[in-house]
Amino acid sequence: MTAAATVPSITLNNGVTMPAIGFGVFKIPDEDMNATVGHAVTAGYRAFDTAPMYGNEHSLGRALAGSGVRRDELFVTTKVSNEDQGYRSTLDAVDASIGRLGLGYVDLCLIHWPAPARGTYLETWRALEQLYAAGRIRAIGVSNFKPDHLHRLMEVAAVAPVVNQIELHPLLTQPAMLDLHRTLDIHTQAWAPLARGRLLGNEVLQVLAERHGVSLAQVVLRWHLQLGATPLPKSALPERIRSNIGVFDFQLDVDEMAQISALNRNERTGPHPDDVH
Ligand SMILES: NC(=O)C1=CN([C@@H]2O[C@H](COP(=O)(O)OP(=O)(O)OC[C@H]3O[C@@H](n4cnc5c(N)ncnc54)[C@H](OP(=O)(O)O)[C@@H]3O)[C@@H](O)[C@H]2O)C=CC1
Ligand SMILES: O=C(O)C(=O)[C@@H](O)[C@H](O)C(=O)CO
Repeated sequence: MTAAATVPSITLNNGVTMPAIGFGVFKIPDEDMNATVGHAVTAGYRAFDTAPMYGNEHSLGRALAGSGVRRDELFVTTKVSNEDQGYRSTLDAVDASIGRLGLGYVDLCLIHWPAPARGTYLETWRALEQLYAAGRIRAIGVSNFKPDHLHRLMEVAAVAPVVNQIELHPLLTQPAMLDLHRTLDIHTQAWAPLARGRLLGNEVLQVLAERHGVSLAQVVLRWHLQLGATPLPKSALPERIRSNIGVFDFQLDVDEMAQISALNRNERTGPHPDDVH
């Protein structure tokens, strides 16, 4: 059996450390969760990304509790759904998430979408700050925030977001967002890092994969790491779960990074943040 990958940690702006790659569980059904988490843990993943919207917080929590990995070695992220935004409703919703996960506390909790038409992300943030101060969440952040949402939040926030989890892959490279995150000391997490399969067969990536003796997906995930972003690949297949984390023993050079970034087409696989209510 292949040895588990050794995954470096990154330090968030509040001093909490987080593995440099995480495992996304969107669309992992409850009945498959134990086996999938088992494969992920064996491969070396310690960070897991879920949300109430995925309907699998309970099965993820149970699978992690039974995984044999100590709680303090795990890093579990969940989110506040759009319909739960608001001060009181966020307190209740996060309480419910912590209960479903059953792991005592959450490592990172994000506002899932800014949902600007609701006008409630600032009061939602105030509730997350309170849960953070109470020690129920080790770090708080946002997801799918555009620059104007981030600036508005930073104007009033007592606690700065540690991450902004955005769609990021070679078809959607978001250089301005990455620059802004660096300026604000907010770490970038990348959802749909593999563009949900749309990159398979890409010739530029295929040439790089062959040159380095790795898979196309590994080239893409390595590109994320070298950009300073934390990718959250999802796979239901043991072989892909294992290989997707094998990205810490090769290096892309400056020209190779540029070739990958040049694939940008500003193409989203998911909705634009302003369109999600
Ligand atoms: N904050 C947010 O708004 C969002 C957050 N997310 C998070 O990001 C995670 C990942 O995003 P997701 O949308 O799943 O997209 P991904 O880019 O991770 O793509 C997943 C798809 O790629 C396939 N795949 C995985 N590994 C490989 C490989 N090595 N070779 C070929 N195909 C592969 C998977 O198929 P198979 O399973 O068959 O291997 C699946 O179809 C989610 O699980 C979730 O945690 C996602 C969307 C929005
Ligand atoms: O997975 C998530 O966290 C999402 O919000 C996405 O599913 C998003 O709603 C989407 O891309 C739907 O196609």
